[in-house]
Amino acid sequence: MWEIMKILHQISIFMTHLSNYGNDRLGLYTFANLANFVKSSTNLNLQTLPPVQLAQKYFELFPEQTDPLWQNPCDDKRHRDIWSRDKTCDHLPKFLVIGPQKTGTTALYLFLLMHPSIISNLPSPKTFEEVQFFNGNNYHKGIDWYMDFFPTPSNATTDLVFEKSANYFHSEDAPKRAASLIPKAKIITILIDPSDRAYSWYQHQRSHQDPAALKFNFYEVITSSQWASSEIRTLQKRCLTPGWYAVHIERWLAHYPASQLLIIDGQQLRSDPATVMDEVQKFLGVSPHYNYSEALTFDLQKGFWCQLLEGGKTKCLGKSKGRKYPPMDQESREFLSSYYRDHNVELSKLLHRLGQPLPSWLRQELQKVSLPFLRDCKGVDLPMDLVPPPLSHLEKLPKLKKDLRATQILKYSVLQ
Ligand SMILES: Nc1ncnc2c1ncn2[C@@H]1O[C@H](COP(=O)(O)OS(=O)(=O)O)[C@@H](OP(=O)(O)O)[C@H]1O
Repeated sequence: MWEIMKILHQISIFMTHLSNYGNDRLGLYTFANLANFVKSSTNLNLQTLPPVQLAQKYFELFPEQTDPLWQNPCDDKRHRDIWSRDKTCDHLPKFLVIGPQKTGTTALYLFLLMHPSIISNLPSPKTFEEVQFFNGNNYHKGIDWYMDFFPTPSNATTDLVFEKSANYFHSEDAPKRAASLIPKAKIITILIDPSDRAYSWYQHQRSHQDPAALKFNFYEVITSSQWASSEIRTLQKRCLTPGWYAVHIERWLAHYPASQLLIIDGQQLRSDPATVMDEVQKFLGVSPHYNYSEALTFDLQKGFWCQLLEGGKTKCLGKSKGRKYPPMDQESREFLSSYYRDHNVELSKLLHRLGQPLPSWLRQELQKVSLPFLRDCKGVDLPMDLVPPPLSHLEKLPKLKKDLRATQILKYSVLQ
């Protein structure tokens, strides 16, 4: 029951909950008594509307509140105590694999599932193994919707529930939303050369019959101008922007401490997954220690590391992971090296600040920085929002809070 009361041209809105998590009726009781008091002791005219109209009125007055930010109901002991008995705090993930897409996130997902104490979400009918809660409209379905994806762990203290949604990485909203709901969660990201990631995404879209990917070659897509059709520009954006690694990681670091973030070298995950999985286990603090050297085997036919099953059989990822396609053409490779140059420099500084080693692909890219023959991406008439900001400008940015700086970088590239 919601009521609107006008006092001296101001609108006061009293909201009561028909029931809350604990079926606590104190709100209703207080509200009914307050309304009785106002009716009997003043000349004020109390008005009400049916709930949906009242909600519309409310959001007209407070449009900023149409975008909620869910907090963890388990954080406050008073709330936990009144929570109904069929709700549990164990249905929230302890860690997230955030992507970006095409870096090996499904391989990591499969390997994690092999661990006896690691449990993933239940599959989504629409997005399969990914829940995709924090990045898009699913977020508005609320935390009960999200928590229903997680099974109750058999041992809540030692088992680790997780989810991987590879498009959280470059989402503007996901870091803020995730940190509000699961601030103690650990975050895992995987990085490969952003040029290879872009090409893999293009090939992914081709095999999903994206008309732009079928009609235009990779170079045409990544170098399209602002006058290109919207379908080609959408594809171009999905190829290019997730690879602005430093910008996206800074956004996560504005909401999570660096100690909760693990950055995996995707090339190493592909070539030496057992070593990476040891690092992941250490980071997660999971027990028992699982021996991935014995549990994984290189499958010659697939050309990738796979799970070793009993009897020597292997369980590999399906055809959509590790696709066969021709290597990237030299022209595109050079364009992308130039395009990502400043972002890669920023990434190397970021990794240095975090005390993390540089992956080999990044070292190679940094060596190219001064090469005169690199095709200069700035000569290409890219759409405004895809022009990478020059490094000199990043240096001049005021020392803002980390998240603001990241936003500033994005804004700059939009304005340029
Ligand atoms: N073990 C193993 N098996 C299969 N594939 C592997 C493996 N390790 C890494 N990779 C690389 O993972 C790439 C797909 O990445 P994602 O799983 O993140 O893609 S997706 O965003 O979920 O669609 C996929 O990209 P493509 O080669 O372009 O298909 C692989 O190169």
